[in-house]
Amino acid sequence: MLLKGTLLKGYSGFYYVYSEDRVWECSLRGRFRVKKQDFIPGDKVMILSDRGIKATIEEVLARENSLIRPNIANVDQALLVLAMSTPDTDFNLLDRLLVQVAHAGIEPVIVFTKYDLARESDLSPYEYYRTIGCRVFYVSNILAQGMEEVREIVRGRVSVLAGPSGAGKSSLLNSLEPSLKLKTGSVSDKLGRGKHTTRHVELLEAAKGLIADTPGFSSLYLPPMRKEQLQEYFPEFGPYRKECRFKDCLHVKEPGCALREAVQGGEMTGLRYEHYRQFLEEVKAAENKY
Ligand SMILES: Nc1nc2c(ncn2[C@@H]2O[C@H](COP(=O)(O)OP(=O)(O)OP(=O)(O)O)[C@@H](O)[C@H]2O)c(=O)[nH]1
Ligand SMILES: [Zn+2]
Repeated sequence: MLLKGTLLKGYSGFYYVYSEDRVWECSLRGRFRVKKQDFIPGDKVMILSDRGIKATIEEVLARENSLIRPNIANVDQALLVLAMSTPDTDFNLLDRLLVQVAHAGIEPVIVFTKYDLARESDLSPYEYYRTIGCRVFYVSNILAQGMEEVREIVRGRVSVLAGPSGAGKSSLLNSLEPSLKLKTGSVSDKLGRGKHTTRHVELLEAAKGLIADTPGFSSLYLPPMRKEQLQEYFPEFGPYRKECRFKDCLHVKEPGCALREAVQGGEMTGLRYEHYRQFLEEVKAAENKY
C-alpha cells in the first residue's frame, strides 16, 4: 500500500518516515540513489510498504518552504517560547523573533512558560500579542497547566521551537511527550546531548505532531531586508501608515508621521514602536555593509 508520510530523519542509509501515527524504516528507490537527491526532515514522501515496518520511498513531493537553521522542510509554525519570569520576559527578543518568523513566511505561535512563577497579575503586555493576530498560550511545565491547548496546536503539524536559553523549550517538549525525557536545566547539564557538536537535525514525535529537536531563529540577528520592509512585520502599524504625510515614511523623524503621533498621544503602545526603531537602525547598518 502507498502511504503519504513525513521524513523524520535520515540515518546511515535509512530514512525514518512518520505516517499513520507510526514510524517506518525506509530505503530509497534506485532512481533516487542515482540522482543523489537531498532529503531533509519535513519532506513529504510517498512510501510503499508490503508488510511489517519496512517500506521504500517512492516519491518526494514539492516543498512548501524550508528553513536553513535548522534544516527542515514544510514547517507549519514556529513556537516562540519565552518565560514569564526567571528570566523576565524579553519582549525585545520576542519582537525580534516575530520579525524573523514573519520574514521566513512562517506562522508564529507564542507560548509563555513558567506561568506558575509569574508575579504580575496584569497580563496586558502578554495579551497585546493577540490583538496583533498571534495565538498566545500560557503554560506551566512544572504544574502541567495549559498543555491541552498547546497539544491541540501541535497535533498534525510540523513545528520548530525558538526562544532563549532557559525559557523551558526542552521542558515543554517533555510536557507534551514525557517519553522524550530530554535533559532540562543548566547548559552544562545538557552537554551530553551534543549541544556543541554538529549533528543531524531530526523531527521528534510529540503530541501527535512533529517538532524539530533543534531550536531555530537567531536571538541576535535580523535577516537581511530593505529598511522599508521592516514595518510590514508590525501589523498594528498598518492603519497609521496610511495616514503619514510621506508615502515612504519610515516613522522616525519625518514630519506628519501619523504613527509617531499615535505613539506620542498614547493611542498606540510605545514598546513595540521602540523596538521597531531599534531594529530599523540595525537593518540600516546591515544594508550599508552590502
Ligand atoms: N517554575 C517553572 N520552571 C520551569 C518551567 N519550565 C521550565 N522550567 C525550568 O526552567 C529551567 C530551564 O528549562 P529548559 O527546559 O531546560 O529550558 P530550554 O529553553 O530548553 O533551555 P536551553 O536548552 O538552554 O535552550 C529548568 O530548570 C526547568 O526546570 C515552568 O513552567 N515553571
Ligand atoms: Zn510615518
